[in-house]
Amino acid sequence: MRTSLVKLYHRPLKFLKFRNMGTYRNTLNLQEEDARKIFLAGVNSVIPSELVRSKVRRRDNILTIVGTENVSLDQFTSVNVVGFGKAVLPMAEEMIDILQGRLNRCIVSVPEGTRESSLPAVEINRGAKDNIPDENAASAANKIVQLVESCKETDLLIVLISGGGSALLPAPKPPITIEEKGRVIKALSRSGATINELNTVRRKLSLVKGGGLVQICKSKKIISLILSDVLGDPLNVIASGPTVQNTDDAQDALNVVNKYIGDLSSLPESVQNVLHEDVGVQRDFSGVQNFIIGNNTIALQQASVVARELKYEPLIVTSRLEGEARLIGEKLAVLASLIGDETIHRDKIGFLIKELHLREFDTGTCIRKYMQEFLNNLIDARRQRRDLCLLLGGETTVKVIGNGIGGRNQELALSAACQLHHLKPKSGITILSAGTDGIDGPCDMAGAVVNSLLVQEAIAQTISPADFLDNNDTYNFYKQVFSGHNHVHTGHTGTNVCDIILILISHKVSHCTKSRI
Ligand SMILES: Nc1ncnc2c1ncn2[C@@H]1O[C@H](COP(=O)(O)OP(=O)(O)OP(=O)(O)O)[C@@H](O)[C@H]1O
Ligand SMILES: O=C(O)[C@H](O)CO
Repeated sequence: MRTSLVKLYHRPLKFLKFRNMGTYRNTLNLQEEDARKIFLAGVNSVIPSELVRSKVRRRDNILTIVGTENVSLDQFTSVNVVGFGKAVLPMAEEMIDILQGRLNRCIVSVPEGTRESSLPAVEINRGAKDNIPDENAASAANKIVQLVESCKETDLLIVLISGGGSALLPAPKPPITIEEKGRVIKALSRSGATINELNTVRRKLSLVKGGGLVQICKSKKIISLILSDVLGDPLNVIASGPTVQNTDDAQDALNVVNKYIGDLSSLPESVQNVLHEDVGVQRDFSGVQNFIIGNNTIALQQASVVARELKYEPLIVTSRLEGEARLIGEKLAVLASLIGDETIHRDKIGFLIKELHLREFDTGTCIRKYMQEFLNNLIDARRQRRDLCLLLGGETTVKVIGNGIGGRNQELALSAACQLHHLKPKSGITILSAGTDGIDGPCDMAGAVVNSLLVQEAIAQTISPADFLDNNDTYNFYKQVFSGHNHVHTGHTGTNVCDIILILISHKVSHCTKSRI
C-alpha cells in the first residue's frame, strides 16, 4: 500500500516583518524551522499503515511480527481481521495487503467521516460521532462480535486497536442499553475521571472490553496489533483492553463510580446491578498476543534522531508528561532558561525535573540514576558547545473556564512564552507543543511554536497574551500575532500517540543586550 506522510502548512517567515532582525532573532527563526521538522519526523514515524508494514512481515506463508515468533498461516483454516479505533482503517488496509489470498473477512469500526477505501475487502462501519457511542457504533460492534463468535478453534483472529476504540466497540452487558452506558461514562468524564478510571468502569459494563472479545472467541491464536494513545501503554486501558485478561477486582469499577458520582441510586438500575456483579472467570489467554506497534516513545525516538541530524544534542525527558497545561508551560520555560544559562544549576534543574515528575518510567530507570545521566549529558553538550533539544511526550489538561478557542498544546506554549518573556533568558529558546493527531482541542491546529521574543512582539502590537490565556482563547492569540504563523498546522494526521513537546536551547548566549529581550 502507498502511504502519504504528514506535511506541515505554514506561512514562511520571509512574509513577516520583524523589528530588530539580528543574530538572536536569526537563531530563533532557525530553531523554529527545526522544531517543526523534528515534530513532523515524530509524527511520521507513527503513521499507522507504515507501522503495520514495518512490524508485520510475510514470507510465503510465514507471518512474522518483528521481534517475536513466526506464525505459519498454513496451520489455520481461515484468517479474520477485526478493528476498532480512529486509526484502524489504514492498519486494516495494510493487513489485507499482507494477508493476500488468506483473508476470510475484515470488519472495522471507525469514526464518522472516515474516508472510503479502495479495497473492497474491508467492511467499513462508521459511527460514534464526537467519540460518543451511538446506534451505528453498536451495529458495527454487533457485526464484529458475530464474526469473532463464528471463529473456529483452528482460525486465526487478528485484532487491530487504536485510540477511540472504546467508543467504537460498544457492547454493554444486558440489560444495560447503549444510552444508559453512555450516560454513565459521560457523567464520569465530566466529573474529571481519568482515562484509566473511565475504562475501569467500561470494562465492567461491557461484554467485549476487559478481555471480553477473547472470551467469546474459540480461536486458539489471537494476535492484537495496538497503536497506543494512553501514557505508558497500559494494555488494559487502551480501548479498554478487549484482548487483555481482566485482572480487575469486583470492587474497582464501584470505587470509581463512588468517587465521582457518589450516590449509586442516581444510576439506571441495570448499571447498578452489573456494577455489583462479580468478575467472572476467563478462558485461557495463553494463545493471545498483544503487540504495541506504535506509541509516544517511538515518536520521540524518531524525533530525537532528526534533532541529532539537525545538530542538536537530543535529550528525551519523558513520554509521560501530565498536569495542567499552563503550569507545565511555565515550569518548562523555567527549566529551559536554567539549562540555557552559562552555569549549570544542578540543584535547581534536579528539583524542577522531580517536581514535574519527568521520569523516564518506560525504561524503568530510577529517578536518581536518570537525573545523573540527564545532568551528565547536559554538561557534556554544554562543554561541546552543542545546542540542545529536550523532547517530552504526554498529555496535559486544561480546565476551560473562558469562552475562547484553543487547546492544551496552544495553551502550554503561550504560557511558556509568557514565562520566557518574564525570565529574559540569554540563550535562544524555542518551545513547540503539538498533538500528534494534528488537532488540538476543538480547532484545526495541532499546536503552536513559540520563542523567547514572541510575547515582546505581541505587546508591541498591543496584544495582551494574559487576556487570551485567561479566556482560553490561545487559538485567536496566534491568529492575531503574525496571522497564525506560530501555529503548527498539519490537518488530521490519521494517527494519535498523544502530544510532543520540544524545547530547543541554543548554546550561544545572546549578543543582544538584556534590555533588547
Ligand atoms: N478553548 C480551549 N482552550 C484550551 N483547551 C481546550 C479548549 N477547549 C477544549 N480544550 C481542551 O481540549 C481537550 C480536548 O481536546 P482533544 O479533542 O484533542 O481531546 P483528546 O482527549 O486529546 O481527544 P483524542 O483522544 O481524540 O486525542 C479537552 O480536554 C479540553 O481540556
Ligand atoms: O478508546 C479509548 O478508550 C481511549 O482512546 C484510550 O485508548
